[in-house]
Amino acid sequence: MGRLFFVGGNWKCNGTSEDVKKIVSTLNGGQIPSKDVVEIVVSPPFVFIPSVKSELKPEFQIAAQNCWVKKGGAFTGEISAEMLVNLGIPWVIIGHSERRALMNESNEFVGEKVAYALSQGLKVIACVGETLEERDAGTTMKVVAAQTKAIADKISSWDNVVLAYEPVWAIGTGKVATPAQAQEVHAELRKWLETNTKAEVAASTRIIYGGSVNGGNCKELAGQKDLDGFLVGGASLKPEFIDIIKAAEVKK
Ligand SMILES: O=C(CO)COP(=O)(O)O
Repeated sequence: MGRLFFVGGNWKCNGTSEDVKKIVSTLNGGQIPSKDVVEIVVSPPFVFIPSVKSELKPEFQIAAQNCWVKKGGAFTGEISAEMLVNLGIPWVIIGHSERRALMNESNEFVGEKVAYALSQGLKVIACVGETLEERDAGTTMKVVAAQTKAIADKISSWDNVVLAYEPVWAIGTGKVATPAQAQEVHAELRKWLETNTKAEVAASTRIIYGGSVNGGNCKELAGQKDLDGFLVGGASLKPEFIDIIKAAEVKK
């Protein structure tokens, strides 16, 4: 089965309720390809999720930006996977590099989180990616393989996982990976899945790219063989997010 193009918009810790209204109205007014061409997910900050969910067209699914590593309880400030399920939120982003770096989330912790979220019935956008120093040292594949292995070690099925390759040096910097750089890592990740999981997992798992994707560079990136979509930060807050969604048509 072909891999349905996937576009996620990660709003990060941005916006007021007024901003959110504007974004929702832009998205609702955009001409987007049909559901058999692209799967679209937007990820607002937790506090805005209920209003965005009720106001956005059903073509846009919702993802949380994080959730707690196990069952909820006495964990002040955390949001549990069960709560997301309770609110009918289908997706969660786990292991974003900002959380790995700023909240010290280790590979193992990320793997545990992915496994727990899946066990509760959530679908997961699992993020991996190397820093500039790691790339310069020639260790890109070693780093992303270790991050992917920590997830693979804890889960029994990749059916509900989208793997997001987000090189840290490309996030929020305007320095997008070249299509060839992205394709190289995506192909290596697919090979890693083939060797370490199953051929069917490698063939069916969507590997999406994130890091300074915008309306101008999305089409060429989307044309890469092993690139199955995007996780967009800054540009997902702007009207050009619609153009990025339309890049899915390149695969038709
Ligand atoms: O981190 C990202 C998406 O999760 C990418 O962010 P930018 O698109 O702003 O570089």
